[in-house]
Amino acid sequence: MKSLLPYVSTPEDLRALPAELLPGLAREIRDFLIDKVSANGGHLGSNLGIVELTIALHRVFDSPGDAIVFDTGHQAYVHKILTGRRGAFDELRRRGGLSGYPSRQESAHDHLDSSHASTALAYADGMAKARRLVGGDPRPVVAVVGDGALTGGVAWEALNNLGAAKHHEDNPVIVVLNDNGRSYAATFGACADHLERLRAAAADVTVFEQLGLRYLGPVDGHDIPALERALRAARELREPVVVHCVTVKGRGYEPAEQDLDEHLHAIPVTDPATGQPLKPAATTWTHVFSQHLCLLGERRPDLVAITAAMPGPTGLAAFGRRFPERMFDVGIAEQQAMASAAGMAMSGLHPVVAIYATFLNRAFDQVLMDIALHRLPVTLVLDRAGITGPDGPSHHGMWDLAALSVVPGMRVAAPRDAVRLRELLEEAVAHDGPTALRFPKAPAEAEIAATGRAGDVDVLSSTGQDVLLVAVGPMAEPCLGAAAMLSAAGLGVTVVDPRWVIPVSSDLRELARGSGLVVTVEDGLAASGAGALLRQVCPPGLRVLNLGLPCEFVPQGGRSELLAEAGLTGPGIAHAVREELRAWPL
Ligand SMILES: Cc1ncc(C[n+]2csc(CCOP(=O)(O)OP(=O)(O)O)c2C)c(N)n1
Ligand SMILES: CC(=O)[C@@H](O)[C@H](O)COP(=O)(O)O
Ligand SMILES: [Mg+2]
Repeated sequence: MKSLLPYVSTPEDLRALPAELLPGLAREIRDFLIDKVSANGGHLGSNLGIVELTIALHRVFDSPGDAIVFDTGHQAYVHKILTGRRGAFDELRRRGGLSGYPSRQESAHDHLDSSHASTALAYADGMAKARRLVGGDPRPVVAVVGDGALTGGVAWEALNNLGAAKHHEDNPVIVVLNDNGRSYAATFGACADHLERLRAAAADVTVFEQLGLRYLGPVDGHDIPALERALRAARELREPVVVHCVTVKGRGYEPAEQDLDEHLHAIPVTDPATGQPLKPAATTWTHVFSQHLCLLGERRPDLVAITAAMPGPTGLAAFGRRFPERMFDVGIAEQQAMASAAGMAMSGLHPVVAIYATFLNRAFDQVLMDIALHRLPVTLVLDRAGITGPDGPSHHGMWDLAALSVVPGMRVAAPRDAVRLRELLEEAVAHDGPTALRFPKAPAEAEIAATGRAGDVDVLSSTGQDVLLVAVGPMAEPCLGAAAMLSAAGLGVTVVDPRWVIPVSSDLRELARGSGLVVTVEDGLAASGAGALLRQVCPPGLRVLNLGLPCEFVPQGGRSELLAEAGLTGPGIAHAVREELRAWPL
């Protein structure tokens, strides 16, 4: 049988295909996905589950004029294949290569770049309102949202707007609900329970209809003719409608269908024949955290854990297996996670909320006004902090230090190695107030022992007081490398690790006072992170150089290559110090 995929590079090519060839095309797309995502790493389970639905979407709607907006965007690989980017998948998620999410820079068919879940319905609401205001025949706006993303608060804020009677007339928003019953794990919450009942038997009135939207479904999300019929009916309605499509995450690839934990949601470079990673998993910071939290859980019955639909990736799954009654999945709902943690802390518990650092952005107000305002004992564990890598600009966890630096009473720790992670986690959960720990997506560093202590600051090396290198967390290793280079050039350099980086300790201030040049190095914003705080509290006249990430959206790439581009390596730090001293000698 001749291959079809080479002849389908645009939605027009797809629409020209006879319907009887579509199942064969779907098979080829699945084979392509397994091949390319196994070779590069990326999101496999979600994309295998949305093959037929994406084919039907591009046959019924005329993208890009009819806007198809993907929520979260991790499930848009099929959309990219059908919109002319099949040839770019060999560079998937690499520096300068194909984004793992929709990208407006890549294609007019892509409408939003952010990978933060639950916002697509709001975008669709806004786009439809604008199209009506601009006048003419507003083209349909289709929001493709997963059952997991539908547990996010902003999705319900959007439904509240879409269903409002005021916006009913001629409102071409079509919500395509891709319901596979899973986020990473099975999707949690009342909405998920409602969808499960709808999947089992169409209810008389759905929650969507009670909110004023129309409802079509449930539709078999792998039956292309049935999907096309439902999507055409939705398009003709010209009023807000939910098309409830039932799919299987990982469909058509046994290792994904058999992975009952996560259906191979996100995979590293993998053997396509087995679905197993090609390289054995290294001991990561997440592993160290996960194990130590279980140990602490034995000692502290007041410790509880909260996840926003990511028990596996954040390391809380082990705690949940050990203490099932003390682990709470709240759905993709970081704001709920923080405010609920506040309620728990007010009631005698010490919650540990584990999320990716980038998703803290969404819950900043709850951290500030619900946890910190009440000075509550809640510990935030911010995984994937700093440069994450292939997930690109909306996934780098690079705003947390800047954000938390303005939260009164918040204490933030940045462990440099696994030993410090265990120590600092213990100190955090022992603290009667808000704390946070942050660590990167990386193998846990080999132990970096201190050579001495200055109060609560670890001294890692010292050849003199000309330059004080203040290393934030895993920047300790490159700072030690820079110190060796600078010392070899005759400079006296001391490297310290403050362990608790916010607020700035008096011991660190004392160390700074005695130095010719203070250099802070962080895997966070140079201008407004921990280093900026130190600059603020140091006596005027003291020279402070803050090294870190630029206040820019850092592209995708390998963590090491992006850190090198930011100068956050031994040679890079040494070069920056030499340049500073060349311009302004001590
Ligand atoms: C605000 C936010 N929190 C967490 C995540 C991490 N995340 C990415 S995909 C995903 C699960 C999405 O489930 P669903 O929407 O059902 O899509 P599926 O993968 O099942 O197709 C999560 C939790 C995110 N992208 N954004
Ligand atoms: C889409 C999303 O937000 C997650 O799936 C994320 O991509 C996972 O990142 P890790 O692969 O670092 O766990
Ligand atoms: Mg899902």
